[in-house]
Amino acid sequence: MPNNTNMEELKPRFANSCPLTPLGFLERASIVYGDSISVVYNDLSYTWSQTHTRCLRVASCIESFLGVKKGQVVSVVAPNIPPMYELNFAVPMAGVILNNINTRLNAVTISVMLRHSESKLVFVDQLSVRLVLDAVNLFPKNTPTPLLVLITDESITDQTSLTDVKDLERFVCCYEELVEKGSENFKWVRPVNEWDPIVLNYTSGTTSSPKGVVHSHRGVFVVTLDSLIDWGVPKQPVYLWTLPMFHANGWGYTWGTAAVGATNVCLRRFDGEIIFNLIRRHRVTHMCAAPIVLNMLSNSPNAGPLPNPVHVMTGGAPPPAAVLLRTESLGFVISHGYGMTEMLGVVVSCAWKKEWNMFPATERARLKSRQGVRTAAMTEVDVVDPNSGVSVKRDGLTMGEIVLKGSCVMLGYLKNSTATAKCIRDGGWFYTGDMAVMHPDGYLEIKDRSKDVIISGGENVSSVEVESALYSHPAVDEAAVVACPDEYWGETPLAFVTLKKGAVRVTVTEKEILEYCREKLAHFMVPKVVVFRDKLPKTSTGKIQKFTLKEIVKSMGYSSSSSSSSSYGVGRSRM
Ligand SMILES: Nc1ncnc2c1ncn2[C@@H]1O[C@H](COP(=O)(O)OP(=O)(O)OP(=O)(O)O)[C@@H](O)[C@H]1O
Repeated sequence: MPNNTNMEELKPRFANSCPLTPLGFLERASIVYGDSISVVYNDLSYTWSQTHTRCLRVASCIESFLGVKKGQVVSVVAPNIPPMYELNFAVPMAGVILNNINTRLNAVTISVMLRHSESKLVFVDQLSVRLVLDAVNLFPKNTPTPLLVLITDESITDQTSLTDVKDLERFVCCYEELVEKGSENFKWVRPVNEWDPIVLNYTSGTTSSPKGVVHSHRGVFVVTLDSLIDWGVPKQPVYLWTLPMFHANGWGYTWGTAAVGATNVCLRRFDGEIIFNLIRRHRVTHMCAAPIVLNMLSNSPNAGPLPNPVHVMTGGAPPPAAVLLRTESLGFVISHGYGMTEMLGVVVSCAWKKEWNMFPATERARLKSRQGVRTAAMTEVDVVDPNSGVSVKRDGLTMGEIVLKGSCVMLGYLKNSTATAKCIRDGGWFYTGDMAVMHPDGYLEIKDRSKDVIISGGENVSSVEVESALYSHPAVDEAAVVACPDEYWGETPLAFVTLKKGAVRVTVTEKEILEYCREKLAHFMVPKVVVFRDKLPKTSTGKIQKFTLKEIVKSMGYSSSSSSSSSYGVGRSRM
């Protein structure tokens, strides 16, 4: 055997170090699944071959016709409709950075985001025209404004949003004109370096103002494939787009569904009835949904037998065991993942063990409500004392902060090096600002966000645990527990509760709910007060806004001398 190359001389070469990027999934899908349905929306559908061509055409126009330069930012303000799916490929295929913006934000916030990102071009859904024009009108005089492209939607019955000629004159063209005009022979722009940025996503603003998170092609490639493996997504699933694509690119599944040749069932808006109808019509096999959506499904009058098992990945907020139990009893097969905008997708999940199947349903739900262990591609995950950085005991009791290491960690916050340095520490860990315990079996369980831990008489009260008890009460629809300043205890838990429709409120008194909590919780964890509300305030991504509830507590006359003590830890959310 020839023997002229030593081990140490074997180095990376061009052939094995091509920059990783998720964009290549689309080209492959057009070959493997070319004639299969890629996207379906009402009566409209495309094949993977058509989606590939449409994306190339739009990408070709972004530089040539619209003049956006490599590395600049292009925004999209649209719900889960086919152009939104396509733009997740077309924008970065043009060598520019994709910035999806939540359609539920107000004009002031969108205006701040467009200026902060220096976005050069915005694709605007026709129902967001007024919103985006108001946002652009808020730009200071003499500040350059982005070009606007209009996404029209013939399936909308009320077309009045498109009747103001003056508004329409502000748009350079319509999206479909780009599809017509563009070239399908366009050579899409591969990243020169896999660390080149691909997306800019703003956080939900649950704990502070939204921050602009930048991810690389490499990070997105890894989290996308990791998320498919972790969930066990097979080839050619039917994927229902209940999770907004503007929320961290639908946790990476915008690109992931191309890797497995899925059918993407798009929808503009949803409720329980729409979801059940689409599941039955398209025989949906997979969907992602925040716990609040699971709650909506389990309370839906349309809930009924499913035509086939529907696999649901839930995350984004702690799923109460009672909600998991109710949703699984309808036939949904739930997986539970934990992630954040700074990781793009799921990085910790409650990896299910076959042995657990023999446990009773309530025990299975309790186990599943734990966030779990790192996904295969993450390097390390730990729960540490936020001050010393030392791992907490694996006793399921000692609270610490979740820290992470791995390829999915963001490049950093745009124009905010202080915030980046606060969470990506020199020790090489990303500090999440989420407080958890580590169980003896190595599975972690979130107890709170560091800002929401309640410290009552020196004991840490997990608002998540109290909420979980409240969610198991048959009359409770939603629950959120926050700290209430207390002269003697420092803080005590205060519960905000909404009741299920039909539950007669007169018969569910505060006293009854408190008694119920006393049966389920240690004495110091039982809320001292229950406030009934018709609705709880939510962020634009559907998370309960605890800071607003804390303001309400203040306005109820509780003094706040000691409320600052509930900032536990020093991570991401303390900014
Ligand atoms: N499975 C889960 N269980 C409990 N909490 C979760 C889970 N998944 C996500 N979360 C919560 O959501 C957070 C990530 O949310 P996201 O990135 O949308 O923005 P945000 O953190 O809510 O907003 P901001 O950082 O602006 O306050 C996590 O840090 C965690 O607190």
